[in-house]
Amino acid sequence: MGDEVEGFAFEQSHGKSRVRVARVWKGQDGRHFIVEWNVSISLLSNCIPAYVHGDNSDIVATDTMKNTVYVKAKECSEQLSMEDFAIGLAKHFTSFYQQVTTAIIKIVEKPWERMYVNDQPHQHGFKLGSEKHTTEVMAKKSGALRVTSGVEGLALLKTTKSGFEGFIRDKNTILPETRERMLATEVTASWRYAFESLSSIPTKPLYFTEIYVDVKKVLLETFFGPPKEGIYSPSVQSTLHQMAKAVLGRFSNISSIQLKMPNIHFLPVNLSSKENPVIVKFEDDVYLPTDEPHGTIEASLSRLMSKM
Ligand SMILES: O=c1[nH]c(=O)c2[nH]c(=O)[nH]c2[nH]1
Repeated sequence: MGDEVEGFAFEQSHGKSRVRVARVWKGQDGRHFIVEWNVSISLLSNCIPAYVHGDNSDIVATDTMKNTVYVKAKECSEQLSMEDFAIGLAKHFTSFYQQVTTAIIKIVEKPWERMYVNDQPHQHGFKLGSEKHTTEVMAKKSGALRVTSGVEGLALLKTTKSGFEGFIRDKNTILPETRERMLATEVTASWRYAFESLSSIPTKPLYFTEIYVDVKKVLLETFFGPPKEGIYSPSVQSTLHQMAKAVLGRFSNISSIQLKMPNIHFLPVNLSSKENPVIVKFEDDVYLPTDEPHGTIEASLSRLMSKM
């Protein structure tokens, strides 16, 4: 929030970052469930006296914010989505403290997945998966709300059905045109829900968790295409756009989506020496995997009518 203080423009917020909490629920059949969350809280309120006069009387201590995460986790007697947990926390801070006008809660989930032993789900065993579910909730005292969810670290690769042709060629261009290459990326996605107030949030338990699983499925199916034949990608840009469009096409309650898809290069290996001009000839088989430098391809797609 912007203010004028002693002739200067002044913006401030305070919060607690990287509060780690794990919550276990035990079903009646003896099956356990666990989530592990890394929670960051940011509160907007008029704390200018603290900055200017050393007067802390309007400050919610960040230590109190941290404790509130554990108190709210304890209060959740039923398993819930991290979006609902973030909404509950944000609602607490904006309604409990007269001073707080806006709360922004971010959560990143550690991807514990149920372990399978002999093809059977283990009652209380979990192993760490790869990509992470993320969320950001912004709530105002008025009840106005913005919920974004996402995924990060979703590493994908296909060994064919990718090419890159027809790009600008000039004196600095050496990249050959191709219709046959590896395509590898690590998707970071975030999508915004159309709900704009606390009262419009669906009450179905694990509603947001189910959508997270389904959005990921749509992203993956669009990236890879059908299992046997796949789908040709003329560029990361084109595939990214197809993925974003598929999500907006499938989920009417998502108003926009942002995708970041670095182009992670696998370089063809050709080895030669003066004596032996062909030690290894690249035939779409031996690659040098790299992580830098990488292409940076990012875009967002929004419904035209959505209020941003
Ligand atoms: O899919 C791609 N998009 C690019 O913008 C680009 N640039 C490049 O060198 N290779 C690729 N590949």
